Amino acid sequence: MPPGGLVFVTGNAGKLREVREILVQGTPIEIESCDLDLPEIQGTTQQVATEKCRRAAEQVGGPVITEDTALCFAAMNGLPGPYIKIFMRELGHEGLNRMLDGFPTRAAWALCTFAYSAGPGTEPILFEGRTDGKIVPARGPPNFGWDPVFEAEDTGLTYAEMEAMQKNAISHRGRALQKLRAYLLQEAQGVEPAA
Ligand SMILES: O=c1nc[nH]c2c1ncn2[C@H]1C[C@H](O)[C@@H](COP(=O)(O)OP(=O)(O)OP(=O)(O)O)O1
Ligand SMILES: [Mg+2]
Repeated sequence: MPPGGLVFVTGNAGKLREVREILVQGTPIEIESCDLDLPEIQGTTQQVATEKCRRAAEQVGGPVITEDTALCFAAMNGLPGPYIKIFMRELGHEGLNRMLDGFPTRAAWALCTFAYSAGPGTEPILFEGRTDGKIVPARGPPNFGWDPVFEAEDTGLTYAEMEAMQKNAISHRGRALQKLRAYLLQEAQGVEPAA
């Protein structure tokens, strides 16, 4: 791990909590968090993630991770995708459901993209995780974003109805973090990482 520690740049408390639960617990990995208002471009999830991480590394002046979450509707060719934040804010849980009325499928997938940059000028490396499911009327406590309206495949439960450990074990973020964690642990041991 580079000296000075790794900074997770996010303004989202829910993401930070899950990153601490999954990435940090039981490992020598240490992270600090920092809330910077980073511009998010339009494009593929990979372009959005890469650009955000690049700007974060420049602003922080050291190693950073950033994370982007997309919620993709099969009926809409993957949209809202990386633009889910504004849809969630403007339409809420009910509106996200209504968006799919009249479409043949309510299938959706949650996609998480972590980006790691070793510092300014270093090309970010991406770690992706995906969980399939469907959009349903809200069930469970409304503590984190669209958790109540996303029912994960084969569970019969929305993310909001799950215990933290259950969500982390199957979530888009949990899956992406397993990859990031393996990479950072290898790097900490000085082994040439397989990206
Ligand atoms: O596991 C999740 N369960 C439910 N909702 C979630 C989850 N993860 C992100 N979300 C929400 C937050 C935001 O409305 C949008 C992603 O937007 P996104 O730009 O990636 O997040 P953000 O702006 O809140 O934080 P950041 O400062 O890290 O960019 O989906
Ligand atoms: Mg954001």
